[in-house]
Amino acid sequence: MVTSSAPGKVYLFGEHAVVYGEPAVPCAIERRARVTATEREDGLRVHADDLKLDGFTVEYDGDGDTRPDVEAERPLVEAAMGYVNEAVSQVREATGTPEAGFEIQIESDIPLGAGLGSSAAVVVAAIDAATRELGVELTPREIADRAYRVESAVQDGQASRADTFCSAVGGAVRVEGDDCRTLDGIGNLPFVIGFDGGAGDTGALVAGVRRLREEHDFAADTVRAIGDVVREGENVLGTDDYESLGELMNFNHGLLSALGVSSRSLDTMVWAARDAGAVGAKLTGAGGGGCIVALDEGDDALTALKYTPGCEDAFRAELDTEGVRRE
Ligand SMILES: Nc1ncnc2c1ncn2[C@@H]1O[C@H](COP(=O)(O)OP(=O)(O)O)[C@@H](O)[C@H]1O
Ligand SMILES: C[C@@](O)(CCOP(=O)(O)O)CC(=O)O
Repeated sequence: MVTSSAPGKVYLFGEHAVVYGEPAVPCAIERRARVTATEREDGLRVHADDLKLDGFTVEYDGDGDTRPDVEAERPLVEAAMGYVNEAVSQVREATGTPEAGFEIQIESDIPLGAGLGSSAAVVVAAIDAATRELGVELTPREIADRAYRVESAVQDGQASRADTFCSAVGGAVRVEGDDCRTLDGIGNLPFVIGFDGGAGDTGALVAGVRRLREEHDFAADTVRAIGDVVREGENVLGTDDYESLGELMNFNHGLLSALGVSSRSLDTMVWAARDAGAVGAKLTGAGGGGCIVALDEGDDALTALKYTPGCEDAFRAELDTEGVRRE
């Protein structure tokens, strides 16, 4: 039995545009998914107690035909099964054991579909735990690569390497197409997160941006402008010029909003944080609902978010310099 964990992340800059080859800067945060893998005779059994709406345990065989008998939103269960099934396929390929079976237990501190990279963290931790269980140790980069293939398969080819690379290696990273790097010397950024209790449908939101981009030149320009914001942001990162960083985050949020991926509750939290003195605030991840990330060295944005109607949870998030690890 092996337990591994991997962090979630916030996007300082660049979500959505990264899907079209622009650079992005995600940062790992100290909220983790933990996956325990135990080898078994055959098939796959998955327990994901925290994947609950009404609370359930998913148990199914790995052939993808057997649906778990649970009371929960079907797409959520099917997506969860898809991620774990594909992760196990990658493990079988990486270890040369096409018949390997596993008992997989998932626990996660990362809200689902809220822009904090829950699926990437689960997939990265699952690949690490299950390969180690079979006596094979992959490097974080190898895990990132296999986790990316999982996300691509489940999300119909619509995924960037950003979430999975960030979760596997930790810290602040820069991703542009297949070029994935760690950014050194960033220090701790004063992240505050606001969560509206909801989730966005990543696939649908990505498809919406794709359609806009194909239909309108100004939408394609907006995607490119996000890339420009990221490039400018990179020059400021690593300095303590939070004002400029915050201004660029605000700009990034406006561009994402123009692409239709914000929501009333995300905008409300963004403004609550700014009004309270955050130097910048933006949605993080796919959008539609879920989380915003603000930059504030003091406590005012955090306090304001806690009292903002529609904000279900607000917390500080430390940059997590560690990626995937064995527990
Ligand atoms: N603890 C978990 N157990 C099982 N599956 C999970 C868990 N956390 C996340 N997932 C899967 O990941 C999906 C959310 O991933 P995604 O849509 O990429 O959103 P995000 O990356 O914003 O969290 C969930 O719907 C579920 O299928
Ligand atoms: C919208 C996108 O850029 C980020 C999605 O982030 P998340 O899964 O919502 O944490 C998609 C991607 O990069 O694969």
